Amino acid sequence: MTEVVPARSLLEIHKLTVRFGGLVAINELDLQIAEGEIFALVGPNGAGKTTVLNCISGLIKPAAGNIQFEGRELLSLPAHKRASLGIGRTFQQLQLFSSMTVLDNLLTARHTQLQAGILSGMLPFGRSKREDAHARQQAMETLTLLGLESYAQRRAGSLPFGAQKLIGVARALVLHPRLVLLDEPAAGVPPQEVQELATRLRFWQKELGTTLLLIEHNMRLVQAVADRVCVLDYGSKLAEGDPKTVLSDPAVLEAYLGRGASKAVQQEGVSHVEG
Ligand SMILES: Nc1ncnc2c1ncn2[C@@H]1O[C@H](COP(=O)(O)OP(=O)(O)OP(=O)(O)O)[C@@H](O)[C@H]1O
Repeated sequence: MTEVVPARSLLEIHKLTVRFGGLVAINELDLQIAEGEIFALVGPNGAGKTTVLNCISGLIKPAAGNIQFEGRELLSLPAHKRASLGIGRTFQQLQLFSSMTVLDNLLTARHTQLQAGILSGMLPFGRSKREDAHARQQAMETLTLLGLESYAQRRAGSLPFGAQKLIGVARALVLHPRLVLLDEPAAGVPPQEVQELATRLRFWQKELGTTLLLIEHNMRLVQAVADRVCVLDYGSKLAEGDPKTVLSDPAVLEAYLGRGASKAVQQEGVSHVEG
């Protein structure tokens, strides 16, 4: 396995180990993610992908190892502190407020970071009014960059599922985090819209230099956006490198599909795998 180690790491994971009772969900995992790259974490169901994201965002405390963001140790910090350092995320399940407009959904992402206190929020002219105007402008700019501006005043719950997933991504991006963790952004998105999602993510990364770490089962999306991919299996790294090489590695196909199926897929190419 040839491993290309990025020159300047934004995120470094070192010997991360997570146990749930007797189960070792993550086993001494090392990962380095470079500033500005799109990195995909793939692997069969139960391989440990979401657990890695949860360790980074602070929802799970690992048994051992460390995680550094821009050289700063993350594991001693609570989740909200990590968010304020510039780590955003989405979840597998939609977490939108369905009765609110798309624009208001994006504005809720800001609440945790607004500087204004309760009192200044009640004043008609003050910092909070300015902040509100700025937040609206930034939310509209985010929607525009992602090609979603026509949805701004629509009720989130009234949109097709694929569009709602994109709004979820927009919500994670609106504060311009340095690192965004995307948990299966293509899940439930109609196949014909996956390429559009890939184009939008690439465009965003190119315009703003955001580093993206995504978990994904949809290999079309992975192949279209990822600079590098890491395959997890039973909590350990099975392969890492450029998507084309890694996703045609017989050991990777076998982990997903079993020995017989992997031969057939090798001949035809793999596009979507459910573990
Ligand atoms: N809170 C928990 N308590 C106990 N076991 C857990 C918990 N969270 C995850 N696990 C177990 O840890 C392992 C890794 O789970 P994880 O959700 O990280 O896998 P995954 O690769 O994200 O899977 P999927 O692709 O299905 O989302 C699985 O065996 C899972 O059952």
